[in-house]
Amino acid sequence: MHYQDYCQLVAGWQQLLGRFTDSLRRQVEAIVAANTEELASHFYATMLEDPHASLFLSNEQVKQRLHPSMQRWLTSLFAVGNTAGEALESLIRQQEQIGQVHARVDIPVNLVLSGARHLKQRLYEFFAEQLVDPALGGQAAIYASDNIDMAMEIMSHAYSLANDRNARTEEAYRLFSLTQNLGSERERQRAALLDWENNLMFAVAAAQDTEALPRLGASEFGLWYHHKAMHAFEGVQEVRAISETIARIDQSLLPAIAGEDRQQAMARLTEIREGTRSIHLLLNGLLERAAGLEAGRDALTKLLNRKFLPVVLNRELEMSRAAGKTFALLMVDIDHFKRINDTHGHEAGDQVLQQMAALLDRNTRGGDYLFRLGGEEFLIVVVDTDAERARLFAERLRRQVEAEDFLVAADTLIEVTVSLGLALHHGHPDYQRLMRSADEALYQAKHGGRNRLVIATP
Ligand SMILES: Nc1nc2c(ncn2[C@@H]2O[C@H](COP(=O)(O)OP(=O)(O)OP(=O)(O)O)[C@@H](O)[C@H]2O)c(=O)[nH]1
Repeated sequence: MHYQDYCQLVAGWQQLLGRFTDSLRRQVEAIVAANTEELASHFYATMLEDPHASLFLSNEQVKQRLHPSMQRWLTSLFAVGNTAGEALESLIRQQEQIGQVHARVDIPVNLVLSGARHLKQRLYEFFAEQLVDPALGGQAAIYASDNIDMAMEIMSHAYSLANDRNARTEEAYRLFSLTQNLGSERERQRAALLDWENNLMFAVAAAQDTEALPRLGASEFGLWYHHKAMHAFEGVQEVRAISETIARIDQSLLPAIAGEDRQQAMARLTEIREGTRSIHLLLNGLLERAAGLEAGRDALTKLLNRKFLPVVLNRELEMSRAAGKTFALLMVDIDHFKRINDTHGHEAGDQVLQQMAALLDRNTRGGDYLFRLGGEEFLIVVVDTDAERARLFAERLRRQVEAEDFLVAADTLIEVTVSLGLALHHGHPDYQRLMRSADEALYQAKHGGRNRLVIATP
């Protein structure tokens, strides 16, 4: 969602650029191009003086990456060629992405704005020294300032949207779990659905006309669903399916009943019954997931689920910044899990997942975090470690799994192996980078033949 659509933003930016002559913009472009390196260095040096900002920047990886990306950002922002709609649209997307990264890394907005202010100051100095026509200095400064402000505006909006989204999801879940007892809610809503169905049957039997037939959306269940569940589970797949089924029942199936002969009406009623059955199943799944989410745990393995991953990783990043200790991410993925499901059945697969979770739990220390990322993939946050200790731990884990017999039926034991990807935190403040490294290492372990550990290169 964008606060203005791309067309409006592009038009706004074009209008801004249109206030300045091509000749002025070319001169600014040339000055920026000739000084990107120096601008990036100036930005970095000034920000490092701020103790708060240096928390995010005093890291070799950031330093190495920030310079080239800052230079690219400046170049594209002042490229005279970037005036056409398409080019500006991609410039807008670039600013949005930067805003999202800032939100993820949790850089305070005031630091970003302060960086922009320092950049502007340095640019004004360059204009004073290097403009072919020094009389254009004022115009050049306004242009550079407005242009950077436009980028900041888009960035800040993306930033606040990303932050809002996280807060809203958490808030919605909290609200939901505060007002509902999930176990009893399931029974209550199941009864409410049945109630509506009974009322409908009665109304049809009494040959009431279409208008008098009770609508599912307006029933006790419908009200609960629209006012609470939909809000709490916004964006979840089941919610879309339930909403579609309610709409189909109320808008197509019910109106069709009255006009039809008895046989056709029965067919519609059967469809409605199937609809309510599927709503019931979807709801069960949803509430089960909610029960897990509420506690931040995966229902099957009782390990942590993804919900708290950003919170945990950001906290570990902060602790490692403060204490100078490091941590590692270890991704663990069961090999050929589909084959286990296919050969022994889905329930056996579930049992393997549970046994694997227990094995991982036994082999990790109290401070480590264990997540089930989904399917047959697990993540261990190995705290307070170093490259060698993390490698030894991961290798030992691989061997433990290899040595363990997994029970898939009363009399059936099978062998299971895992592939592992290990990435050691090297101080970069964006946890997604570390996740990607571990994921790539895991991918290599799979493609290198499975049942092996690959360590990501820093
Ligand atoms: N029993 C069970 N199976 C699941 C669960 N979640 C995902 N799966 C299944 O896990 C299987 C994963 O298969 P793939 O992603 O192809 O991976 P794989 O067979 O382990 O192969 P590699 O990872 O390449 O070694 C799929 O068949 C999923 O249906 C679950 O909770 N329980």
